[in-house]
Amino acid sequence: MAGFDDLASERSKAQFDVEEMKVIWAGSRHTLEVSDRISRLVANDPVFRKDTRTMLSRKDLFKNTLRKAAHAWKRIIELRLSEEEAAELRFYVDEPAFMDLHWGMFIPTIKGQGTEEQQQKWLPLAYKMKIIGCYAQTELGHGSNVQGLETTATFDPQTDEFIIHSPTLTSSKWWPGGLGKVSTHAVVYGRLIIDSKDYGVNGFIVQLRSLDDHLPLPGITIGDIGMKFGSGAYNTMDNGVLRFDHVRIPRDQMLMRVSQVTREGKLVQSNVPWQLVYGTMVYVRQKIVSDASCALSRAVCIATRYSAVRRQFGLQSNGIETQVIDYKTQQSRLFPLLASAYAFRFVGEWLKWLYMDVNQRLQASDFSTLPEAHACTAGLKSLTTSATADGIEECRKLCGGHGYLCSSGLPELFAVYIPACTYEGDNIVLLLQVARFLIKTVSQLGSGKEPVGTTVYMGRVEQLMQCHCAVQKAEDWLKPSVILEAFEARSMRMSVASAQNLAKFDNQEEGFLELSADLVQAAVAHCQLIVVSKFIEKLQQDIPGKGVKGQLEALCNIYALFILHKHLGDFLSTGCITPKQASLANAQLRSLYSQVRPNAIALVDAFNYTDHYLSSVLGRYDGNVYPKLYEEAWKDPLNDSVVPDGYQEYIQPILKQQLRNARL
Ligand SMILES: CCCCCCCCCCCCCCCCCCCCCCCCCC(=O)SCCNC(=O)CCNC(=O)[C@H](O)C(C)(C)COP(=O)(O)OP(=O)(O)OC[C@H]1O[C@@H](n2cnc3c(N)ncnc32)[C@H](O)[C@@H]1OP(=O)(O)O
Ligand SMILES: Cc1cc2nc3c(=O)[nH]c(=O)nc-3n(C[C@H](O)[C@H](O)[C@H](O)COP(=O)(O)OP(=O)(O)OC[C@H]3O[C@@H](n4cnc5c(N)ncnc54)[C@H](O)[C@@H]3O)c2cc1C
Repeated sequence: MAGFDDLASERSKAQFDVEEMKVIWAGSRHTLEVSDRISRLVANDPVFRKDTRTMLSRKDLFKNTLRKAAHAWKRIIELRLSEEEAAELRFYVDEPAFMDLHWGMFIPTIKGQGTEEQQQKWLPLAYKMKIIGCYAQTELGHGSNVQGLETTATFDPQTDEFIIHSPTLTSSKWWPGGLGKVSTHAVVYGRLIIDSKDYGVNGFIVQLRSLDDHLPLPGITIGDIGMKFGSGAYNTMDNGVLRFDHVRIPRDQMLMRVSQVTREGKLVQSNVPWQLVYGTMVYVRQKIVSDASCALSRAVCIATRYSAVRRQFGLQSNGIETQVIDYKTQQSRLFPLLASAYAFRFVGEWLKWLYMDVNQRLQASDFSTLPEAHACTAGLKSLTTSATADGIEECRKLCGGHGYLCSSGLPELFAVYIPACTYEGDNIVLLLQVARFLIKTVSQLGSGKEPVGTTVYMGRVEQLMQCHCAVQKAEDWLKPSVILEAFEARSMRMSVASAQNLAKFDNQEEGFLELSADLVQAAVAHCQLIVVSKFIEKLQQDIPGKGVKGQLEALCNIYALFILHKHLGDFLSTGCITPKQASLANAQLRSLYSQVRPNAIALVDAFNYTDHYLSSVLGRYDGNVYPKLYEEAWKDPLNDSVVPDGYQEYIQPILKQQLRNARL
């Protein structure tokens, strides 16, 4: 049978130790063990089946998600799963639900923005899920512009309460996940008003529904905002709308780590920077970067396995056609995505470390690294989610016609993933934040303030503005120092050029708007440099296992040279490389593809995904694609009857009509 033999023979060609690569991908032997165990637990539990998800009506889909969430919670308690294991369980259940916002945003917001007392009061309730919370920031009229939110929280000194109100239609909360049908509580962001004075946006804990009968509390209007893109996909989530009509909450339900309102109605600022009100977004953006590698690797795993099973043209002497993975065009589209999945994995690992470091510093009142953490999380969230969304769609095309079937797993993966380019900050808006950070860094060069962290390279501005790439032959592009210098020089020159152009404007804000398209490109260049440099740093660590390091080096070079090839205009126009060096990079890239080719299946096996998680007939581990595709088609509800419903009303009359006309 084609698929079985093809994948088995591919696996036998691997030139590296797949088991050791699994450890590298997972992050540690311990993480691999947890992930492996939990993925099997989910795969073997019938409640977590998802094969009919794209065919369910919204109501059935949502109820099924509630059932899965309740079952997941029950299993977490029964099996006494740790936080790490519970998070893995959520990952493998593979269904967006209110739990994500409760654990991923509501709880972190109380932790990050609540005082000690507030944490003591609310966190035990939230951890035991005696209350379920969501994150209600975005409104109908404003999402990106958080300072433009219109919901008001007016202090009433008579009763020691805040009055939460939606003064306009556009102030209706709109989008929060988990809000529509489930959450009992929300962190609501609104304008703090004291004595008619507006003190800007702050977070407030508001109870939305009764804990007895789940009905909305007086003054609260609440519902789901409707069907979203694709079948199944993000429709398992109850993204909601919420309006307040003068709803009163006690004063101590304003999150008061950043600023406090006293009983007398005085606003007291603590030593914490006000930007901490945006803190949850930094946390979630970091999570989203880690998740990007999961979504991309999943699509790549499907497309790679199928590309080894699928044969078209090129009949060989043994009577078999060519595996499509052997076409150079297929390789040049697929292997950069494989390399990107690994690159995003490692940059996500690093970002997790950076976030933990910033968090520890914040606990100790050291706020110095917050701006860089904001720039890195914003920029990398934007870069990785855009590339992943495009990558999933490319994987669908790499699978030809069958990729368009829901049973390939790719349409739903695409539909569920693409909002990541918008939520937690629109990707362009986030790149503009990075650009502001870069311009600020460039403007401070020479002022005695040394650039730190990911901008350290900017301290070598003079060298990077003048250096010439040393590449003379294709293999020179394999040297990490050569790649790094080219990426650093490109980013430096683009940031400096933007800063110089900006300086020509009398009004900096006007200049920023006018030059924003260039500024976004400079931000992309900086973020790509971070990804490349973190991959290179990873390779400097001790990497055990036969051939593992060699494969990772090839993937790192593919990622870097593919980006160089894609953004050749930047590298050439800034004079970082010559046209000759560009064509040498391309030649090197081709040879790297040949190096990866025999290892491609093993490199996707290293993700250690179960067939349940992949939920793709094309990506099956055993490669048994055709019989299963055939079997799958018959399961469609349309095939329940041979003659379809509607035949007598709609098909037969047409046929009869034609008959009459023909007789005339
Ligand atoms: C069934 C299964 C069951 C299983 C059960 C299992 C059970 C158990 C399970 C257990 C485990 C489950 C786990 C699940 C986890 C899941 C994860 C979560 C997934 C969530 C999904 C995601 C959902 C999506 C949620 C959302 O979507 S939520 C909404 C997000 N919304 C946005 O993202 C708005 C963007 N807009 C802005 O972020 C700003 O508005 C703007 C543009 C910056 C302008 O900001 P503005 O202040 O106007 O102006 P600037 O001047 O630019 O900034 C002013 C100054 O502040 C600075 N600064 C701006 N920012 C920041 C910032 N952050 N931080 C620091 N500084 C900042 C800036 O540098 C400047 O500094 P300076 O230069 O002054 O020094
Ligand atoms: C699936 C999903 C789940 C969500 N979950 C939540 C949630 O749980 N809680 C919550 O509070 N919110 C949630 N959101 C809302 C989300 O955070 C916002 O939609 C997001 O921040 C983008 O804001 P916006 O919709 O206002 O886009 P807009 O800002 O209106 O963007 C529209 C266009 O304008 C451009 N644009 C905007 N500003 C600028 C600028 N300054 N310069 C250049 N271009 C600009 C953008 O690039 C974009 O092309 C969710 C959204 C989605 C899609």
